[in-house]
Parts: sequence; structure tokens; C-alpha cells
Amino acid sequence: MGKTPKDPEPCIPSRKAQELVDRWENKFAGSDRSYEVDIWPEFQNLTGDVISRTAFGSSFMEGRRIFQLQAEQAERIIKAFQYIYIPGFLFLPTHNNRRMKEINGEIEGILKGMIKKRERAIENGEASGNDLLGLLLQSNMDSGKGSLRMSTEDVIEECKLFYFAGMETTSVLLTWTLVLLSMHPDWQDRAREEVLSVFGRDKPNNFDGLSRLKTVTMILYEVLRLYPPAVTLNRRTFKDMKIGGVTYPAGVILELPIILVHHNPEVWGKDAQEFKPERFAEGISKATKDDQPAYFPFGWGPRICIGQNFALLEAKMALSMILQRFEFQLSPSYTHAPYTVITLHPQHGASIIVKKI
Ligand code: HEM
Repeated sequence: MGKTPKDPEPCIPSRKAQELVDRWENKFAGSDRSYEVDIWPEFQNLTGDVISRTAFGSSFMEGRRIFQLQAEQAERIIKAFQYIYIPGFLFLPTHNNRRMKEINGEIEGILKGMIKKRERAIENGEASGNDLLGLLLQSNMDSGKGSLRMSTEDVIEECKLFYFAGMETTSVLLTWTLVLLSMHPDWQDRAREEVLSVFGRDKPNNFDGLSRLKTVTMILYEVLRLYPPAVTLNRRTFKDMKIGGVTYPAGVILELPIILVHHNPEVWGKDAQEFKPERFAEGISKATKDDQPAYFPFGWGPRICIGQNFALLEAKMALSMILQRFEFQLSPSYTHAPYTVITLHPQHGASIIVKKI
């Protein structure tokens, strides 16, 4: 049968989420109706695969190696920050510092190799590919030799940022969503009812249907409020400026503690610590007292996250597929311990019991 506009070629997030639920389903052996799975590594692999394919197309295996290296790098950076601050300490040849340098070198080496290979292919007349790397290189070629052209270093930095920003954050969102829906089965049921009423048993991969998932969207917003993957943002003043009645000179680093603003009872009400997706029933701007702007999971202003729609789409697809096929609850071994390794991780993983519906 030919493909109709209603039966689109599944996009990368849809294909990868499908593989995940198929794999979970295949784990049910014989008459087993439930089993335990740690969703934290599962979602890291899912979002790592999605971003590898989106960013690097067919070179996704090299991309996956970058993801392993970046995960190790994040742990080491946090370790380095846990020491008392001594200027220049990061330049000392300690074991941790040497390994961080090595990791940086390996990541850059892999990216340089991929860029060279792709540039050669483009020079030989092959298509640049519609992945991030191809688009960056093509736009670079189109802008000629002028000042708008990015250097190889710029392309490397963009790829590294895109990779880290796109993988870690979305896996954190999916993990806390399943944890909270396990703690609040009433919301899990409501979300499943909505998904089944919009998609039935069909694949939830059409954008029209996904944009009609109101309860699922409210749930994701509330998870991002309580467990924002990026807990804090920094800004440096570039000139003297007055903020909230205080004048700051140029060069001051200001911190916006997203997680604290998101939990402030003066803004969100006495129930600020509670999971209540209904607060987003009339959208984000009506969720706070006196409509105060206090919701920044994706940052704000000119540097706002460029991947926010991609992330919400990926999360909605994966969550919908999971809800269509499984019920889930927390495992007795689950320990609630959110902690920050650049993003907000579950320190001891997130084991849940999955039951086939
Ligand atoms: C739940 C998922 C995500 C969250 C919570 C999130 C959050 C953020 C935040 C807080 C920032 C910093 C904004 C600022 O400094 O003001 C940011 C920047 C960024 N994000 Fe995301 N992000 C997510 C997913 C993604 C995805 C999937 C991608 C790529 C596909 C992505 C790519 C980026 C990039 C490239 C930047 C840097 C933008 C710039 O500096 O101009 N993010 N994100």
C-alpha cells in the first residue's frame, strides 16, 4: 500500500521510541505479566540514539561514542568543582584533569574526522545530508569565504553543545515523568485515556494528534517545573545595569536558580511542592499567582533553548507509546534522590515495574 499524507515516514524519535517499546514487550517471557526495568539508562540510550542520528545521520555510531565521553566528562567536571576553589587548580596535572583533557581531545578528534569525511563527500558532489552536521557544513559553503563562515572549531563546538544539550535534558525529562506518573497513578490513567482517545492503538507519530494531547502537555510542564533538567542559568553583565532595584557593575556573574524559582510558594502558591499538572490547565502564563513570569525550564530571551519543540515532541511520542502498551509503578528498590551532574539526575537510577496492558 502506498504512503498517504496521514501515514508519514516515521521520524527518528518515533522510530527509536518504537524500538524501545518493542524491546520492553519482548522481555515478557511466557506468562510473566510484569518485570523491573531501570528507565534511566533506557532513556539515556533512547535520547542518545535520537540525537546521534539527528545530528550525524549515518555516522551515528561515532556520535554514540561522543555521548559516552560527554557523560564521563560531566561526572569529572562536577568532581573538580567539589574541591575547594584554588585558582589554576584545573591546570594541574592531576589524574582527573589529565583524563578530562584526554576526553576533550578524543571528542574533538572524532568530530574533526566526521567533518573531514563529510567535506570530502560534498566536494565529490555527494549530497550534504539533512542532518545537523550536513546543514551546518552546507550553510558554511553557501556563505562563501566571508566573515559569516564558521571555522572547523566553531562547527565542532556547535556539535558538542547540540549533542549534550539535546541528549541529557530529554532523558532527564522522560525519567522524572515516569517516576511522577508512578507516584500519581490517577494522572497516569488520565494521560493513558487521553492518548488512547486521540490515537487508539495507532502509532502516535502525527504532529496533529500530538498537539491535541492537552493532559500529557500539562503533565510534562509540571514535571519540568518540579524537576527542571537544567537547574540553574548564568549570565554576565556586559555593562552597568540595574536589576530589581540593585545596580550591578559590568562583569558580574548572576545566577538564575531555575529550580528555586519553580518551587517558590509566593509565585506558585502553598502547593508549590506538590505535583499538580492542573495548574497548567489554562497555559503557562496563567499557572502562577498574578500571572508572574516564573517558568524557565528552557531558559528565556535570545539564548532560549532552540530544541524545546523537538524535546517536547520526542517526549510526547515516547510517553504515548509507553502508555498505550504498559502500566507502571515504582519498584520497591527505588530511592528518590535527585542530584545534579550538570543536569538533574536520579542518583540511584529509576527502577519501575512494568506491566503489559
Ligand atoms: C527537556 C529538554 C530540554 C531542556 C529542559 C533544555 C533546556 C535548555 C536551557 C535551560 C538552555 C539554556 C538557555 C539559556 O542559556 O538561556 C538550553 C539551550 C540550548 N538547548 Fe536545550 N533543552 C532541552 C532540549 C534540547 C534539545 C533536544 C536540543 C537539541 C536538539 C537542545 C539544544 C539546545 C541548544 C543548542 C542550546 C543553546 C542555545 C544558545 O546558546 O543559543 N536542547 N536548553
